Amino acid sequence: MRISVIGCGYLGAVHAVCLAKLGHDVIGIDIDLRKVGDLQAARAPFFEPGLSELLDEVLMTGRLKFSPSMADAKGSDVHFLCVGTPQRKGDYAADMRHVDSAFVSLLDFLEPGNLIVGKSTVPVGTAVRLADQLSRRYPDGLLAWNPEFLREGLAIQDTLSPDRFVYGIPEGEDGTRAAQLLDAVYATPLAAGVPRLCTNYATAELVKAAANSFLATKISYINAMAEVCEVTGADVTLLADALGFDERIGRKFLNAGVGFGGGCLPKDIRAFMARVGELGADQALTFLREVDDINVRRRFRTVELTRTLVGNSLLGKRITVLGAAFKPDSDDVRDSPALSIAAQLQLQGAEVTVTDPEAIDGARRRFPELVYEEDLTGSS
Ligand SMILES: NC(=O)C1=CN([C@@H]2O[C@H](COP(=O)(O)OP(=O)(O)OC[C@H]3O[C@@H](n4cnc5c(N)ncnc54)[C@H](O)[C@@H]3O)[C@@H](O)[C@H]2O)C=CC1
Ligand SMILES: O=C(O)[C@H]1O[C@H](OP(=O)(O)OP(=O)(O)OC[C@H]2O[C@@H](n3ccc(=O)[nH]c3=O)[C@H](O)[C@@H]2O)[C@H](O)[C@@H](O)[C@@H]1O
Repeated sequence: MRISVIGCGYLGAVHAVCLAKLGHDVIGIDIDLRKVGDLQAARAPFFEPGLSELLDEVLMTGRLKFSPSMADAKGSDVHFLCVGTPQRKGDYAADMRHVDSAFVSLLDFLEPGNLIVGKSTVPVGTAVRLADQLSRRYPDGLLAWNPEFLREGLAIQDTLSPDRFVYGIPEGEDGTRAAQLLDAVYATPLAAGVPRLCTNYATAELVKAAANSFLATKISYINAMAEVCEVTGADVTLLADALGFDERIGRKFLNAGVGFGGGCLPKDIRAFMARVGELGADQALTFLREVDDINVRRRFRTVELTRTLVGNSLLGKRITVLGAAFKPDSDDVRDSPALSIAAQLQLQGAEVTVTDPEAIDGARRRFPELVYEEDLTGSS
């Protein structure tokens, strides 16, 4: 199939490369000229294990191209929207400007029967709104919402072999046609047994918000237990191990620590609260405020513990922070707990050095006031 992928960031670049690996003809489009240049030159614009190699492999087949121009989406049968939905400045809601502007500019290049597929994480109600806009311009235009569940660091494996596909589709004939097109896109993983669920738009959008909220809640739950362990002398790791043997609970996402960060869980739980508040059901999600608060407390607690460990004053203490990214196997420093802790330590007078195998450039752009070392030689 001929496919366009609009937005080639952490999600879209991997999606484009993987769809080409599955045998499709793919054009990746991004307004960021540096990203497009890198991708065209077979350089992954960010660190993701296996991405450079796969990019190189599929570019050689000629099935994958990149462009800064939306006009190059013309001629594709299916268009995936993979642009960012960051937290809006000054409040909790999702900033929908990128989705809206990419969608509007794509409309100029659609052809009859084309399918637009939303992959970005969006507030519930977005797909209905965009479908309405689409139908006013193209009565036979199709729109589906197919949320993405990949984890950075495991993005290729999660894209080629996800736990499930969710298709948010309209009722009737249009829904059937949209599902058929998506089935053709994902024919290989579907044939390998990946389950697929067809839902209405709202359910598909909510599956994504609910999944990330559940994961965030699990992490904050164990971090709350860590607070209790601290005052009781219990061991939170053994507690998590013991809980994890219960199959109803499971051990995954029960690692206590500095809390969750990244470009998704923190902003997604906030956007979920904001959207549900707009819909008048804010009480349903008040627990997510606590999940967020517990998470933010971890960063302060880490600073406090460090201060206690070094004799109750951070002034002039030399501290190395190992890892700037929000998690291993990624260079993503968006809302990184490590960097926020490093910055707080420095503010309280410590001489902080940060090191990371992949994330130093991004970290330096966000926190230029911190000191960075490529390796540990010279630090203590
Ligand atoms: N990063 C991840 O692991 C996952 C992200 N998501 C969701 O996917 C969406 C994208 O996230 P990321 O890839 O992390 O963001 P990102 O910020 O890395 O990438 C977004 C890309 O879209 C491009 N863009 C913005 N406006 C555009 C336009 N009008 N036309 C073409 N390109 C445009 C930007 O230049 C950027 O390269 C978000 O909604 C996120 O919540 C969902 C699952 C996993
Ligand atoms: O919507 C998204 O973008 C993605 O968000 C998360 O993926 P990701 O942010 O890449 O990373 P995770 O592995 O979920 O880790 C998130 C954060 O939680 C932390 N974490 C994770 C697990 C744990 O037990 N404890 C813990 O503190 C990690 O260190 C990291 O800071 C979800 O796991 C993906 O399913 C989802 O697609």
